[in-house]
Amino acid sequence: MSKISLTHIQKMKQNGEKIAMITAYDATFARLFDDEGVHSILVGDSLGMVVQGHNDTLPVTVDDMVYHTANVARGVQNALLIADLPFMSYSDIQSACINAGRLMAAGARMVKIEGGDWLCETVKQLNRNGVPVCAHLGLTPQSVHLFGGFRIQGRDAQRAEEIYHHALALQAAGAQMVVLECVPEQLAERITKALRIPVIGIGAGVRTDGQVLVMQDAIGITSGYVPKFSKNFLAETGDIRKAIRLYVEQVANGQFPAAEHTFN
Ligand SMILES: Nc1nc(=O)c2c([nH]1)NC[C@@H]1CN(c3ccc(C(=O)N[C@@H](CCC(=O)O)C(=O)O)cc3)CN21
Ligand SMILES: CC(C)C(=O)C(=O)O
Ligand SMILES: [Mg+2]
Repeated sequence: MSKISLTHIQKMKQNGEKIAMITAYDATFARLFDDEGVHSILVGDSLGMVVQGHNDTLPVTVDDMVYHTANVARGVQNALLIADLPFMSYSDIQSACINAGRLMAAGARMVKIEGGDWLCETVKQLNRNGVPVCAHLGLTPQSVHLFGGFRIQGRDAQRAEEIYHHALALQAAGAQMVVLECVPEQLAERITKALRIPVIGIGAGVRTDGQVLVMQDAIGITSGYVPKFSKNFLAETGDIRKAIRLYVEQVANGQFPAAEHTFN
Protein backbone atom coordinates (compact mmCIF):
# COMPACT_ATOMS: atom_id res chain seq x y z
CA MET A 1 0.00 0.00 0.00
CA SER A 2 0.98 3.62 -0.63
CA LYS A 3 3.87 3.04 -3.05
CA ILE A 4 3.86 6.80 -3.55
CA SER A 5 5.72 7.96 -0.48
CA LEU A 6 5.77 11.37 1.12
CA THR A 7 9.32 11.74 -0.23
CA HIS A 8 7.97 11.13 -3.74
CA ILE A 9 5.28 13.81 -3.29
CA GLN A 10 7.86 16.25 -1.90
CA LYS A 11 10.12 15.59 -4.93
CA MET A 12 7.18 16.37 -7.22
CA LYS A 13 7.15 19.89 -5.76
CA GLN A 14 10.88 20.28 -6.34
CA ASN A 15 10.45 19.13 -9.95
CA GLY A 16 7.46 21.37 -10.57
CA GLU A 17 5.15 18.37 -11.17
CA LYS A 18 1.59 18.98 -10.00
CA ILE A 19 0.07 16.74 -7.34
CA ALA A 20 -3.49 15.43 -7.81
CA MET A 21 -5.39 14.50 -4.65
CA ILE A 22 -9.04 13.47 -4.31
CA THR A 23 -11.21 12.32 -1.44
CA ALA A 24 -12.53 8.74 -1.14
CA TYR A 25 -14.64 7.05 1.51
CA ASP A 26 -14.82 3.43 0.31
CA ALA A 27 -12.65 0.75 -1.28
CA THR A 28 -14.28 0.75 -4.74
CA PHE A 29 -13.75 4.44 -5.48
CA ALA A 30 -10.34 4.40 -3.79
CA ARG A 31 -9.18 1.57 -6.10
CA LEU A 32 -10.55 3.35 -9.17
CA PHE A 33 -8.84 6.66 -8.25
CA ASP A 34 -5.62 4.79 -7.50
CA ASP A 35 -5.80 3.01 -10.90
CA GLU A 36 -6.28 6.30 -12.72
CA GLY A 37 -3.11 7.82 -11.32
CA VAL A 38 -4.23 10.04 -8.45
CA HIS A 39 -1.14 10.70 -6.30
CA SER A 40 -2.88 11.00 -2.97
CA ILE A 41 -6.25 9.94 -1.56
CA LEU A 42 -7.80 11.83 1.35
CA VAL A 43 -10.33 10.25 3.67
CA GLY A 44 -11.88 13.63 4.41
CA ASP A 45 -14.16 14.47 7.28
CA SER A 46 -16.24 15.96 4.45
CA LEU A 47 -17.82 12.50 4.69
CA GLY A 48 -20.01 14.08 7.39
CA MET A 49 -21.63 16.09 4.60
CA VAL A 50 -21.35 13.95 1.45
CA VAL A 51 -21.78 10.48 3.04
CA GLN A 52 -23.74 11.14 6.23
CA GLY A 53 -25.80 14.08 4.98
CA HIS A 54 -25.03 16.58 7.75
CA ASN A 55 -24.79 20.32 7.05
CA ASP A 56 -21.22 20.54 8.35
CA THR A 57 -18.36 18.25 9.38
CA LEU A 58 -18.72 18.63 13.14
CA PRO A 59 -20.71 15.45 13.92
CA VAL A 60 -18.00 13.17 12.44
CA THR A 61 -16.37 10.89 15.04
CA VAL A 62 -12.97 9.22 15.20
CA ASP A 63 -14.80 5.86 14.89
CA ASP A 64 -16.35 7.08 11.61
CA MET A 65 -12.93 8.13 10.31
CA VAL A 66 -11.30 4.84 11.35
CA TYR A 67 -14.07 2.85 9.63
CA HIS A 68 -13.78 4.74 6.32
CA THR A 69 -9.97 4.84 6.45
CA ALA A 70 -9.82 1.04 6.85
CA ASN A 71 -12.21 0.59 3.90
CA VAL A 72 -10.30 3.00 1.67
CA ALA A 73 -6.93 1.48 2.64
CA ARG A 74 -8.04 -1.91 1.25
CA GLY A 75 -8.53 -0.26 -2.17
CA VAL A 76 -5.28 1.69 -2.34
CA GLN A 77 -2.06 0.35 -3.83
CA ASN A 78 -0.10 3.40 -4.89
CA ALA A 79 -1.56 6.67 -3.68
CA LEU A 80 -0.48 8.30 -0.43
CA LEU A 81 -3.36 7.77 2.00
CA ILE A 82 -4.18 10.73 4.25
CA ALA A 83 -6.96 10.80 6.86
CA ASP A 84 -8.54 13.78 8.61
CA LEU A 85 -8.61 13.97 12.37
CA PRO A 86 -12.23 15.08 12.99
CA PHE A 87 -13.63 17.97 15.03
CA MET A 88 -12.30 18.12 18.63
CA SER A 89 -10.26 14.92 18.31
CA TYR A 90 -6.92 16.82 18.57
CA SER A 91 -7.88 19.60 20.99
CA ASP A 92 -5.01 18.48 23.23
CA ILE A 93 -1.77 16.68 22.40
CA GLN A 94 -2.69 13.41 24.12
CA SER A 95 -6.00 13.09 22.24
CA ALA A 96 -4.20 13.94 19.00
CA CYS A 97 -1.71 11.11 19.54
CA ILE A 98 -4.29 8.51 20.55
CA ASN A 99 -6.60 9.35 17.65
CA ALA A 100 -3.84 9.72 15.05
CA GLY A 101 -2.57 6.32 16.19
CA ARG A 102 -5.96 4.80 15.41
CA LEU A 103 -6.04 6.33 11.90
CA MET A 104 -2.48 5.17 11.16
CA ALA A 105 -3.30 1.65 12.39
CA ALA A 106 -6.33 1.67 10.06
CA GLY A 107 -4.01 2.34 7.11
CA ALA A 108 -3.49 6.11 6.90
CA ARG A 109 0.06 7.21 6.07
CA MET A 110 -0.42 10.82 7.19
CA VAL A 111 -3.03 12.67 9.24
CA LYS A 112 -4.47 16.11 8.51
CA ILE A 113 -5.40 18.66 11.17
CA GLU A 114 -7.10 22.03 10.78
CA GLY A 115 -5.55 25.08 12.38
CA GLY A 116 -2.57 27.34 12.84
CA ASP A 117 0.50 27.88 14.99
CA TRP A 118 -1.27 26.69 18.17
CA LEU A 119 -0.89 23.17 16.70
CA CYS A 120 2.93 23.35 16.53
CA GLU A 121 3.48 21.27 19.68
CA THR A 122 0.90 18.74 18.46
CA VAL A 123 2.72 18.45 15.13
CA LYS A 124 6.03 17.90 16.94
CA GLN A 125 4.62 15.22 19.23
CA LEU A 126 2.94 13.40 16.30
CA ASN A 127 6.20 13.50 14.32
CA ARG A 128 8.17 12.20 17.33
CA ASN A 129 5.80 9.23 17.36
CA GLY A 130 6.20 8.56 13.65
CA VAL A 131 3.08 10.27 12.34
CA PRO A 132 3.48 12.59 9.33
CA VAL A 133 1.21 15.64 9.49
CA CYS A 134 -0.60 17.74 6.90
CA ALA A 135 -1.77 21.13 8.17
CA HIS A 136 -5.06 22.51 6.78
CA LEU A 137 -5.27 26.34 6.61
CA GLY A 138 -7.59 29.01 5.21
CA LEU A 139 -11.24 27.93 5.23
CA THR A 140 -11.01 25.22 7.87
CA PRO A 141 -14.54 23.71 7.82
CA GLN A 142 -14.39 22.55 11.46
CA SER A 143 -14.40 26.29 12.34
CA VAL A 144 -17.43 27.10 10.17
CA HIS A 145 -19.37 28.43 13.19
CA LEU A 146 -16.46 30.64 14.19
CA PHE A 147 -16.27 32.03 10.64
CA GLY A 148 -20.05 32.46 10.39
CA GLY A 149 -20.31 30.26 7.30
CA PHE A 150 -18.18 28.64 4.61
CA ARG A 151 -16.47 31.93 3.70
CA ILE A 152 -13.30 32.64 1.79
CA GLN A 153 -10.40 33.43 4.14
CA GLY A 154 -7.50 35.84 3.73
CA ARG A 155 -9.24 38.50 1.67
CA ASP A 156 -8.06 41.31 3.96
CA ALA A 157 -4.37 41.97 4.42
CA GLN A 158 -4.32 41.19 8.14
CA ARG A 159 -5.94 37.75 7.82
CA ALA A 160 -3.75 36.98 4.78
CA GLU A 161 -0.65 37.79 6.85
CA GLU A 162 -1.97 35.57 9.66
CA ILE A 163 -2.47 32.56 7.37
CA TYR A 164 0.98 33.10 5.82
CA HIS A 165 2.65 33.07 9.24
CA HIS A 166 0.69 30.00 10.39
CA ALA A 167 1.95 28.13 7.32
CA LEU A 168 5.59 29.04 8.05
CA ALA A 169 5.24 28.16 11.73
CA LEU A 170 3.70 24.75 10.99
CA GLN A 171 6.43 23.94 8.47
CA ALA A 172 9.05 24.90 11.05
CA ALA A 173 7.33 22.66 13.62
CA GLY A 174 7.67 19.72 11.21
CA ALA A 175 4.46 19.58 9.14
CA GLN A 176 5.20 17.69 5.92
CA MET A 177 2.36 19.12 3.79
CA VAL A 178 -0.22 21.93 3.75
CA VAL A 179 -3.78 22.03 2.42
CA LEU A 180 -4.90 25.57 1.66
CA GLU A 181 -8.65 25.97 1.25
CA CYS A 182 -10.59 28.92 -0.22
CA VAL A 183 -8.05 31.72 -0.19
CA PRO A 184 -7.26 34.29 -2.91
CA GLU A 185 -4.81 32.88 -5.45
CA GLN A 186 -2.25 35.63 -4.75
CA LEU A 187 -1.99 34.49 -1.12
CA ALA A 188 -1.84 30.82 -2.15
CA GLU A 189 0.99 31.60 -4.57
CA ARG A 190 2.93 33.51 -1.92
CA ILE A 191 2.62 30.66 0.59
CA THR A 192 3.49 28.01 -2.03
CA LYS A 193 6.69 29.88 -2.95
CA ALA A 194 7.66 30.45 0.69
CA LEU A 195 7.31 26.79 1.76
CA ARG A 196 9.59 23.90 0.87
CA ILE A 197 6.81 21.38 1.71
CA PRO A 198 4.01 20.74 -0.85
CA VAL A 199 0.96 23.03 -0.73
CA ILE A 200 -2.25 21.44 -2.02
CA GLY A 201 -5.02 23.87 -2.86
CA ILE A 202 -8.82 23.71 -3.01
CA GLY A 203 -10.37 26.95 -4.15
CA ALA A 204 -6.88 28.48 -3.91
CA GLY A 205 -6.06 28.95 -7.59
CA VAL A 206 -3.70 27.18 -9.97
CA ARG A 207 -0.37 28.23 -8.48
CA THR A 208 -0.23 25.76 -5.61
CA ASP A 209 1.80 22.53 -5.89
CA GLY A 210 -1.34 20.44 -6.33
CA GLN A 211 -5.11 20.29 -6.04
CA VAL A 212 -7.64 18.37 -3.98
CA LEU A 213 -11.37 17.93 -4.66
CA VAL A 214 -14.20 16.20 -2.89
CA MET A 215 -14.95 13.22 -5.17
CA GLN A 216 -18.70 13.92 -5.40
CA ASP A 217 -17.90 17.42 -6.68
CA ALA A 218 -15.40 16.07 -9.24
CA ILE A 219 -18.06 13.83 -10.78
CA GLY A 220 -20.86 16.37 -10.38
CA ILE A 221 -23.19 14.43 -8.10
CA THR A 222 -23.16 16.75 -5.08
CA SER A 223 -26.71 17.78 -4.29
CA GLY A 224 -27.61 21.22 -3.07
CA TYR A 225 -24.94 23.91 -3.15
CA VAL A 226 -21.82 23.10 -5.16
CA PRO A 227 -18.77 25.25 -4.39
CA LYS A 228 -17.55 27.59 -7.14
CA PHE A 229 -14.07 26.06 -7.07
CA SER A 230 -15.24 22.56 -8.03
CA LYS A 231 -15.56 21.14 -11.51
CA ASN A 232 -17.66 18.29 -12.90
CA PHE A 233 -15.16 16.20 -14.86
CA LEU A 234 -17.83 13.61 -15.68
CA ALA A 235 -19.76 16.09 -17.83
CA GLU A 236 -17.16 16.05 -20.63
CA THR A 237 -16.20 12.39 -20.32
CA GLY A 238 -19.40 10.48 -19.50
CA ASP A 239 -17.37 7.88 -17.62
CA ILE A 240 -16.07 7.98 -14.05
CA ARG A 241 -12.67 6.47 -14.89
CA LYS A 242 -12.14 8.93 -17.73
CA ALA A 243 -13.35 11.78 -15.51
CA ILE A 244 -10.68 11.04 -12.90
CA ARG A 245 -8.02 10.61 -15.58
CA LEU A 246 -9.04 14.02 -16.96
CA TYR A 247 -8.84 15.53 -13.46
CA VAL A 248 -5.28 14.23 -12.98
CA GLU A 249 -4.34 15.44 -16.49
CA GLN A 250 -5.82 18.92 -16.04
CA VAL A 251 -4.14 19.31 -12.66
CA ALA A 252 -0.83 18.22 -14.25
CA ASN A 253 -1.05 20.64 -17.18
CA GLY A 254 -2.52 23.54 -15.21
CA GLN A 255 -5.89 23.57 -17.02
CA PHE A 256 -7.62 23.03 -13.68
CA PRO A 257 -8.42 25.15 -11.80
CA ALA A 258 -9.34 27.83 -14.36
CA ALA A 259 -10.20 31.47 -13.60
CA GLU A 260 -13.86 30.57 -13.03
CA HIS A 261 -12.84 28.25 -10.12
CA THR A 262 -10.57 30.83 -8.52
CA PHE A 263 -10.99 33.61 -5.96
CA ASN A 264 -9.10 36.89 -6.30
N1 LIG B 1 -19.18 18.62 -1.42
C1 LIG B 1 -18.28 19.21 -0.64
N2 LIG B 1 -17.26 19.88 -1.22
C2 LIG B 1 -16.32 20.48 -0.46
O1 LIG B 1 -15.37 21.05 -1.04
C3 LIG B 1 -16.41 20.40 0.95
C4 LIG B 1 -17.50 19.67 1.52
N3 LIG B 1 -18.41 19.12 0.70
N4 LIG B 1 -17.63 19.54 2.85
C5 LIG B 1 -16.53 19.93 3.71
C6 LIG B 1 -15.91 21.14 3.21
C7 LIG B 1 -16.81 22.36 3.24
N5 LIG B 1 -16.33 23.09 2.10
C8 LIG B 1 -16.90 24.22 1.55
C9 LIG B 1 -18.27 24.38 1.51
C10 LIG B 1 -18.84 25.50 0.94
C11 LIG B 1 -18.05 26.48 0.40
C12 LIG B 1 -18.68 27.68 -0.19
O2 LIG B 1 -19.86 27.86 -0.12
N6 LIG B 1 -17.90 28.57 -0.81
C13 LIG B 1 -18.40 29.74 -1.52
C14 LIG B 1 -17.55 30.93 -1.15
C15 LIG B 1 -18.28 31.88 -0.27
C16 LIG B 1 -17.60 33.22 -0.25
O3 LIG B 1 -17.72 33.92 -1.27
O4 LIG B 1 -16.95 33.55 0.78
C17 LIG B 1 -18.31 29.49 -3.01
O5 LIG B 1 -18.91 30.28 -3.74
O6 LIG B 1 -17.68 28.52 -3.44
C18 LIG B 1 -16.67 26.34 0.44
C19 LIG B 1 -16.10 25.20 1.01
C20 LIG B 1 -15.24 22.40 1.49
N7 LIG B 1 -15.52 21.03 1.81
C1 LIG C 1 -11.86 19.33 1.26
C2 LIG C 1 -10.72 18.54 1.86
C3 LIG C 1 -9.45 19.31 1.86
C4 LIG C 1 -11.07 18.02 3.23
O1 LIG C 1 -10.52 18.39 4.24
C5 LIG C 1 -12.15 17.04 3.33
O2 LIG C 1 -12.57 16.47 2.32
O3 LIG C 1 -12.59 16.79 4.47
MG1 LIG D 1 -11.57 17.81 5.99
